Amino acid sequence: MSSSSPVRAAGLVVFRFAPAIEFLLLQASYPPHHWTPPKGHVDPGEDEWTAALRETKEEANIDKEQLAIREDVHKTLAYEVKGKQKTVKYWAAQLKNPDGMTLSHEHQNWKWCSLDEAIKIADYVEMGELLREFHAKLTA
Ligand SMILES: Nc1ncnc2c1ncn2[C@H]1C[C@H](O)[C@@H](COP(=O)(O)OP(=O)(O)OP(=O)(O)O)O1
Ligand SMILES: [Mg+2]
Repeated sequence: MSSSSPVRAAGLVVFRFAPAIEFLLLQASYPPHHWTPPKGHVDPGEDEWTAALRETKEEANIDKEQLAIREDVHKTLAYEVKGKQKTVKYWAAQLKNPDGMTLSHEHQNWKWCSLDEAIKIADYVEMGELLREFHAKLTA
Protein backbone atom coordinates (compact mmCIF):
# COMPACT_ATOMS: atom_id res chain seq x y z
CA MET A 1 0.00 0.00 0.00
CA SER A 2 1.28 3.43 -0.88
CA SER A 3 -0.17 6.79 0.02
CA SER A 4 2.29 8.79 -2.04
CA SER A 5 0.75 10.87 -4.79
CA PRO A 6 1.56 9.99 -8.37
CA VAL A 7 4.51 11.47 -10.21
CA ARG A 8 3.07 14.05 -12.60
CA ALA A 9 4.36 14.78 -16.07
CA ALA A 10 3.00 16.58 -19.12
CA GLY A 11 3.80 17.00 -22.78
CA LEU A 12 2.64 17.88 -26.26
CA VAL A 13 1.77 15.42 -29.00
CA VAL A 14 3.36 17.50 -31.75
CA PHE A 15 2.03 16.81 -35.25
CA ARG A 16 2.28 18.24 -38.75
CA PHE A 17 0.30 17.85 -41.96
CA ALA A 18 2.61 16.36 -44.61
CA PRO A 19 -0.11 16.35 -46.03
CA ALA A 20 -1.36 13.42 -43.94
CA ILE A 21 -0.83 13.76 -40.19
CA GLU A 22 2.60 12.86 -38.86
CA PHE A 23 3.48 12.70 -35.17
CA LEU A 24 6.83 13.73 -33.70
CA LEU A 25 8.40 11.08 -31.49
CA LEU A 26 11.70 11.37 -29.60
CA GLN A 27 13.87 8.43 -28.59
CA ALA A 28 15.31 8.37 -25.06
CA SER A 29 19.12 8.37 -24.81
CA TYR A 30 18.92 5.80 -22.02
CA PRO A 31 17.45 2.29 -21.79
CA PRO A 32 14.91 1.11 -22.80
CA HIS A 33 15.46 3.78 -25.52
CA HIS A 34 11.70 4.20 -25.74
CA TRP A 35 9.96 6.69 -28.02
CA THR A 36 7.50 9.28 -26.70
CA PRO A 37 6.31 12.75 -27.63
CA PRO A 38 8.17 15.60 -25.88
CA LYS A 39 7.18 15.56 -22.20
CA GLY A 40 8.58 15.57 -18.70
CA HIS A 41 8.03 16.12 -15.02
CA VAL A 42 5.88 18.91 -13.63
CA ASP A 43 8.08 21.05 -11.35
CA PRO A 44 6.91 21.98 -7.84
CA GLY A 45 4.38 24.82 -8.09
CA GLU A 46 4.09 24.43 -11.86
CA ASP A 47 0.92 23.39 -13.70
CA GLU A 48 0.75 20.73 -16.40
CA TRP A 49 0.16 23.20 -19.23
CA THR A 50 3.29 25.19 -18.34
CA ALA A 51 5.30 21.98 -17.92
CA ALA A 52 4.15 20.67 -21.32
CA LEU A 53 5.32 23.86 -23.05
CA ARG A 54 8.58 24.04 -21.10
CA GLU A 55 9.47 20.41 -21.81
CA THR A 56 8.67 20.79 -25.52
CA LYS A 57 11.05 23.74 -25.67
CA GLU A 58 13.75 21.93 -23.67
CA GLU A 59 13.51 18.62 -25.49
CA ALA A 60 12.71 19.60 -29.08
CA ASN A 61 13.56 23.32 -29.11
CA ILE A 62 10.02 24.12 -30.27
CA ASP A 63 8.52 27.40 -29.01
CA LYS A 64 4.89 28.11 -28.24
CA GLU A 65 4.85 30.59 -31.16
CA GLN A 66 5.57 27.76 -33.62
CA LEU A 67 2.58 25.77 -32.40
CA ALA A 68 -1.18 25.80 -32.77
CA ILE A 69 -2.15 23.99 -29.57
CA ARG A 70 -5.45 22.13 -29.60
CA GLU A 71 -6.63 22.72 -26.04
CA ASP A 72 -9.69 20.58 -26.81
CA VAL A 73 -7.62 17.51 -27.72
CA HIS A 74 -6.02 16.13 -24.58
CA LYS A 75 -5.69 12.92 -22.59
CA THR A 76 -3.92 11.77 -19.45
CA LEU A 77 -2.01 8.48 -19.46
CA ALA A 78 -1.38 6.63 -16.21
CA TYR A 79 1.24 3.91 -15.81
CA GLU A 80 3.67 2.55 -13.30
CA VAL A 81 7.38 3.32 -13.33
CA LYS A 82 9.56 1.41 -10.84
CA GLY A 83 6.54 0.69 -8.65
CA LYS A 84 5.30 4.30 -8.59
CA GLN A 85 2.19 5.60 -10.37
CA LYS A 86 2.95 8.22 -13.00
CA THR A 87 0.47 10.39 -14.90
CA VAL A 88 1.28 12.20 -18.13
CA LYS A 89 -1.14 14.79 -19.51
CA TYR A 90 -0.78 15.37 -23.24
CA TRP A 91 -2.31 18.00 -25.52
CA ALA A 92 -2.19 17.87 -29.31
CA ALA A 93 -0.17 20.69 -30.91
CA GLN A 94 0.34 21.38 -34.59
CA LEU A 95 3.82 22.50 -35.59
CA LYS A 96 3.12 25.31 -38.03
CA ASN A 97 6.57 25.58 -39.63
CA PRO A 98 8.26 22.18 -39.48
CA ASP A 99 11.96 22.87 -39.67
CA GLY A 100 15.19 21.35 -38.45
CA MET A 101 15.06 19.69 -35.04
CA THR A 102 17.44 20.23 -32.12
CA LEU A 103 17.40 17.71 -29.30
CA SER A 104 18.71 17.88 -25.74
CA HIS A 105 21.02 15.23 -24.26
CA GLU A 106 17.93 13.33 -23.06
CA HIS A 107 17.14 12.09 -26.57
CA GLN A 108 19.25 10.47 -29.27
CA ASN A 109 16.89 10.53 -32.22
CA TRP A 110 13.61 11.87 -33.55
CA LYS A 111 11.15 10.72 -36.17
CA TRP A 112 8.05 12.06 -37.89
CA CYS A 113 5.66 9.10 -37.99
CA SER A 114 2.40 8.21 -39.68
CA LEU A 115 -0.27 7.00 -37.26
CA ASP A 116 0.63 3.35 -37.85
CA GLU A 117 4.38 3.95 -37.50
CA ALA A 118 3.85 5.98 -34.34
CA ILE A 119 1.74 3.27 -32.74
CA LYS A 120 4.39 0.72 -33.63
CA ILE A 121 7.43 2.52 -32.28
CA ALA A 122 5.72 4.14 -29.28
CA ASP A 123 4.82 0.56 -28.39
CA TYR A 124 2.81 1.06 -25.16
CA VAL A 125 -0.86 0.11 -25.54
CA GLU A 126 -2.23 3.24 -23.87
CA MET A 127 -0.07 5.50 -26.02
CA GLY A 128 -1.41 3.69 -29.09
CA GLU A 129 -4.97 4.41 -27.94
CA LEU A 130 -4.11 8.07 -27.32
CA LEU A 131 -2.61 8.41 -30.81
CA ARG A 132 -5.67 6.81 -32.45
CA GLU A 133 -8.01 9.05 -30.48
CA PHE A 134 -6.03 12.23 -31.26
CA HIS A 135 -5.76 11.28 -34.93
CA ALA A 136 -9.53 10.77 -35.17
CA LYS A 137 -10.22 14.15 -33.54
CA LEU A 138 -7.64 15.98 -35.65
CA THR A 139 -9.02 14.63 -38.91
CA ALA A 140 -12.72 14.99 -37.99
N1 LIG B 1 2.79 4.86 -21.95
C1 LIG B 1 3.61 4.09 -21.23
N2 LIG B 1 3.12 2.99 -20.58
C2 LIG B 1 3.93 2.22 -19.84
N3 LIG B 1 5.25 2.43 -19.68
C3 LIG B 1 5.79 3.48 -20.30
C4 LIG B 1 5.01 4.36 -21.10
N4 LIG B 1 5.84 5.33 -21.59
C5 LIG B 1 7.07 5.05 -21.13
N5 LIG B 1 7.05 3.95 -20.34
C6 LIG B 1 8.21 3.32 -19.63
C7 LIG B 1 9.53 3.51 -20.33
C8 LIG B 1 10.51 3.67 -19.18
O1 LIG B 1 10.93 2.37 -18.76
C9 LIG B 1 9.69 4.27 -18.05
C10 LIG B 1 9.84 5.77 -17.89
O2 LIG B 1 9.61 6.37 -19.15
P1 LIG B 1 8.92 7.78 -19.30
O3 LIG B 1 7.61 7.82 -18.61
O4 LIG B 1 8.94 8.09 -20.75
O5 LIG B 1 9.82 8.76 -18.47
P2 LIG B 1 11.28 9.26 -18.59
O6 LIG B 1 11.85 9.25 -17.23
O7 LIG B 1 11.98 8.50 -19.66
O8 LIG B 1 11.16 10.75 -19.11
P3 LIG B 1 10.40 12.07 -18.63
O9 LIG B 1 11.30 12.78 -17.71
O10 LIG B 1 10.23 12.77 -19.93
O11 LIG B 1 9.07 11.74 -18.04
O12 LIG B 1 8.32 3.95 -18.35
MG1 LIG C 1 11.24 14.08 -20.99
